[in-house]
Amino acid sequence: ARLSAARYGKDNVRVYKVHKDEKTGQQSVTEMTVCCLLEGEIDTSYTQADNSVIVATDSIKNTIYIKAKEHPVNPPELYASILGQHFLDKYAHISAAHIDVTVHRWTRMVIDGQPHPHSFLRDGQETRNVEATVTRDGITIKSGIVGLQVLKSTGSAFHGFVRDEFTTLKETWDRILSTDVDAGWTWKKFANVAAVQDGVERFDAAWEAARNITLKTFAEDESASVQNTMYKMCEQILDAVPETEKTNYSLPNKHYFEVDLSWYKGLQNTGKDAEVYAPQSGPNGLIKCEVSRS
Ligand SMILES: O=c1[nH]c(=O)c2nn[nH]c2[nH]1
Repeated sequence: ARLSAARYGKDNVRVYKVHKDEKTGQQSVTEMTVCCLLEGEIDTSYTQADNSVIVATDSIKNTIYIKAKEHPVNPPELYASILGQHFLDKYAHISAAHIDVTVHRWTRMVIDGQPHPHSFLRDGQETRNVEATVTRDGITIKSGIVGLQVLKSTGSAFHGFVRDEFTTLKETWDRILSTDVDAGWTWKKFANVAAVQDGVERFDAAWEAARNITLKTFAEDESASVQNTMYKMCEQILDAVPETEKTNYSLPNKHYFEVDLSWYKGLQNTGKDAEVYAPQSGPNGLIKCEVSRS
């Protein structure tokens, strides 16, 4: 037997950082969960019980906090790049750092029409995600949105699909569409941290654009299928964010089934009379795509 792949580190490292603006007294908060995994000349720790090559996962966890204190945690793409680069700079035998950052929502409260200086609410389980791989050859970054739950009560159809002896699904020109958005956009490779830092505002702008494109397209598209609607989202993100090289979506189709109540006094609740539905926990459709520049 031979070790064909290995990476290790600390997962589920929860980090909170507050920024206090001395002038305005306004405070801002960031909460994220970090996973940091290292690759390199670490094989002997697996094969020979040689712990001399191991940067302890506890030390990795400590480093995550130290770098969050010493450097900005926003945008998460920059923090992930700085954190990953640290391990290559400090440990010659480490060749790659894989940094995943999941940023949770703390949206500033608006009280009596005024943004509150230091109070926030968790308006959804949606997260902003970054997957960065830092190597001595450069930094690859994939940004994303995960867990953005959306539903439309009409404006979705699904018909013209294969009909054969396996098919029971009825065609529909008017259905509920609901999904949990998992969207990603991969940046062209950055040469180093300086290249990430240069024009760093691109990352927040891209997240804003991707989120707005997703919501607008979901709402306004007369959807012929999940497949076609998500492709339209991808096209627009590539157009809006020129420094990206590809985008990807993974969308569960969370079904809402009509409930036939006609057995009860002839109560009509199907087709155009459908109002009461049974939301399904599963099974669910799962539609994935990756769209690249032509
Ligand atoms: O949008 C959809 N795409 C599909 O592939 C599918 N299959 N069943 N329902 C579906 N809806």
